[in-house]
Amino acid sequence: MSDPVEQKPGRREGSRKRPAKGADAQQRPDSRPDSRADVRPGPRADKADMPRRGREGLASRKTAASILERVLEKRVPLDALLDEHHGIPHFRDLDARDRALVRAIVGAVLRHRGELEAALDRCIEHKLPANAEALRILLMVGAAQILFLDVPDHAAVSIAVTVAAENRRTRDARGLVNGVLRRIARERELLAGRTDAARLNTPDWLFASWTEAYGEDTATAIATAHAQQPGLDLTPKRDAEAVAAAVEGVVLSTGTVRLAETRRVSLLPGFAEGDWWVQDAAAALPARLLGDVAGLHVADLCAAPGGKTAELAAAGADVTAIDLSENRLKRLAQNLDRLGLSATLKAADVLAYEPEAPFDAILLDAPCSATGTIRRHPDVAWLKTPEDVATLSALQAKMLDRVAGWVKPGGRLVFCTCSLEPQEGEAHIEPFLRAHPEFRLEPVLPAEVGGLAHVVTGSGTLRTLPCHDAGTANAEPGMDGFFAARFVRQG
Ligand SMILES: C[S@@+](CC[C@H](N)C(=O)[O-])C[C@H]1O[C@@H](n2cnc3c(N)ncnc32)[C@H](O)[C@@H]1O
Repeated sequence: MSDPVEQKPGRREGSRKRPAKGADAQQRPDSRPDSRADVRPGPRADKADMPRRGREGLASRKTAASILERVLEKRVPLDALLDEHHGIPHFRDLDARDRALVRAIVGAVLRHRGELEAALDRCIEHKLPANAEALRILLMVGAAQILFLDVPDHAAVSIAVTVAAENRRTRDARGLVNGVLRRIARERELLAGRTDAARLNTPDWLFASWTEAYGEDTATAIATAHAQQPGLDLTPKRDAEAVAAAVEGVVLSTGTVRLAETRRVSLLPGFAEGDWWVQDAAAALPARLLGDVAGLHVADLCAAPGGKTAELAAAGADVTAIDLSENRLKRLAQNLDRLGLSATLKAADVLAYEPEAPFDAILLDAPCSATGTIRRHPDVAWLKTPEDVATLSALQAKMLDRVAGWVKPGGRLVFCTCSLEPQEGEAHIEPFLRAHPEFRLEPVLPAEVGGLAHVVTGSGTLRTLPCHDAGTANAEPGMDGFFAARFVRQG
């Protein structure tokens, strides 16, 4: 699950690189190949994206390759590696501009992995040996810069060759790196802009799952949305219009403030004052489904890092926030502190916890595969497996079953996950209602979610998709994939 409270700065790497060198040179008179600068400012680049010259350009590419090896081979989540304070030392030691470049390269490789693999398959004449993963990742790092980032081809190629030369696993393949990347640059027209790009960039099992659940056109639209790095969504504590004016964002119909570009969160106006927190527009919806919570004792289960706890507390609820992870609860406490909000925090396992008294309302944001957050976390597509979905689905069912008895008669229970997989959403409803006839499903009304009728299903559950319109014509579309169902305990 993404951290809805703090978002790292980064670069929007989803836009495709210029279609042709000639056209690009015309648009940007300053884009002459320059051996000193290895990233040229593109339409979405800013100064923070331009790394230092020389060996520092080398360090960012080496770090990007090493991070990608850890993600793709050792299955380490990207957030753990890219943290400015706790990430891998090579990353932390870079300056802000180089870190931005690393993020851009890693993001481009993960979002366009299928296209890059296809480009390599086309341009590598002989099959690489099975143990050539380091070489393949190095080639993807180079190819991503050529095809998807505003890096001059000559810089992408020459730095890749130098990186290859400095690694004993790739040293002997310097010539191949040079030849393959040059060919990719020459054949960019054939390699970029493929009509099957979205399909190629999505693991088969995920595409099959979305096709079965939503149909092939919607599955393609979801996969297409994943190619773009989303902007920044803020949940305002009080006055959305004032926050939007201060940060130069747009207020969505749901009340979220959207900025077109990801920015350094702690430098935005209102951060220190606690006027808002970072939370995707879709993630802000489930807590709303509890209705008017002012004065109610609400349990926020699986609460950290606290995006929904903050919403409930800001709405006047007396919140008990429970999470298994003490570390994540510490972050929740820091976040509430900045926001000037409070809640009772308990580090506990929902499957073992015994509340002293039932709650007026419960929000259960259960642990899930997080496939609804691939836009913001492109590594999720490559880290999660169908087995994870099955295991998490079983855990979610257990949690739902356990917490049912904690709701007072007449009270609401909202269950949600940030997964696109029906096993982690829709599939829970029938078994839960069968096992707990004291509950009924209370349909969500479009008016409760900013008038977004398209995110309310026929049975009255909430289902947002990455390709969904966020409800305001003058803001970028899209939102994370979320599922939520609202139950009421009768009598
Ligand atoms: C989807 S995230 C929660 C996001 C949070 N609700 C928010 O809006 O910021 C899931 C959380 O479940 C917690 N968790 C996982 N298993 C748990 C368990 N058995 N009991 C309590 N919390 C658990 C994890 O530590 C994680 O913080």
